[in-house]
Amino acid sequence: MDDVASRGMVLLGCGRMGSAMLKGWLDGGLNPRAVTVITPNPSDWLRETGVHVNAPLPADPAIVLLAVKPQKMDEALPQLKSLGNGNTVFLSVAAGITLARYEEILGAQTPIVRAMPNTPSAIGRGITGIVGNGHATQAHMDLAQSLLEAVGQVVRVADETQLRALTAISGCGPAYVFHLIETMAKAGEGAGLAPDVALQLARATVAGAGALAETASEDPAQLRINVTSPGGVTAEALRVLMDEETGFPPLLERAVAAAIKRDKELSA
Ligand SMILES: NC(=O)C1=CN([C@@H]2O[C@H](COP(=O)(O)OP(=O)(O)OC[C@H]3O[C@@H](n4cnc5c(N)ncnc54)[C@H](OP(=O)(O)O)[C@@H]3O)[C@@H](O)[C@H]2O)C=CC1
Ligand SMILES: O=C(O)[C@@H]1CCC=N1
Repeated sequence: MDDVASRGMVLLGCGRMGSAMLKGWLDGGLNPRAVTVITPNPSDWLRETGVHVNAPLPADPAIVLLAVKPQKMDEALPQLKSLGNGNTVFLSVAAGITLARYEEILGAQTPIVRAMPNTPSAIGRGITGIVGNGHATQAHMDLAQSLLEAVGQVVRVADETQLRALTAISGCGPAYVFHLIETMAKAGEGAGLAPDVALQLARATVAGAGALAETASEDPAQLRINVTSPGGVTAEALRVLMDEETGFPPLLERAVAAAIKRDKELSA
C-alpha cells in the first residue's frame, strides 16, 4: 500500500463497484490525493472524497482499477495505453473481458490481474476471485490481493475458466440471494402476512441463516438437517425445493449455465 500512496492509483469508471471499492480503501486510510478517478458523471459522494476527478494521469501509478461496464471497455481503455507495458498493474473487475484482450489494447508486457468481486464489498463483506497474466508477478498479485482484502475475502483461481465459474456463483450470487428474499416475502404475503412483515421475516431469515452458515462449525447440509424435524413442517417444504427434477438443484444449474453462457459472449 506504500507503493500506492507514493506512485498513485487510477480508477477508470466509478459506478457501483468502483465506488464500493474506493470507499473501502479510503475508509482503510488511503490518502485521497493519491487517487485519480476518470468517470464521465462523478457523483456528489466522489467529489466530496477529495480524490482527483477527471484530472491528468500520474506518470507511473502503482495500479489502475478498471471498473467500467464490459461493453464500454473498448471505448474507455485506450486512453490509458501509455501506462501499459510498464510496472503499473491493471486490475480489472469487468466480467467477460479476457487477459488476452487487455494485452491487445495495453501491450503484451502489461501486468494484468482480472478480479471478480461482488456487491457486499460495499460493506466490507465481499468475496473476490483473482487471476493474473504472465506478467503479473507475485508482488503484483499480492498488491491486488491486499487492495481487494480491504473489501472482503480474496481467493486466487488457477485460470480464466475458473474465474468464469466463480463469476456465476459469487459475482452474480448476491442477486440470486436478493431474489430469494423477494420471493420468500411474496410467498409470505400469499400466505396471508402483511407485506412489511413478510419482507422483514424474509430479510432477517436470509441474513441470520447466512451469518449462521458462516460462523457455525457444522456444514450447510447439517444446518439444514438441524431445522428439519423428522415428520415435521420443513421436511414437506424441502420435498418441493430439493426435488431433483423441479427443485432448486436443476433451477440453479440452469441459472449458472445461463450466466456462464453470457460471460462467454462478453469475452467473444
Ligand atoms: N455490479 C456488480 O455486482 C458487479 C460488477 N462487476 C463489474 O464491474 C464493472 C462495473 O459495474 P458497475 O459498477 O455495476 O457499473 P456502473 O454502471 O455502476 O459503473 C460503471 C461506471 O463507468 C462509468 N463510465 C462509462 N463510460 C466511461 C468511460 N468512457 N470512462 C470512464 N468511466 C466510464 C460509468 O459512468 P456513467 O454511469 O455516467 O455512464 C459508471 O460510473 C463491470 O465491468 C461489471 O462487469 C463485477 C462484479 C460485480
Ligand atoms: O451482471 C454482471 O454482468 C456483473 C458481473 C457479476 C455481477 N454483475
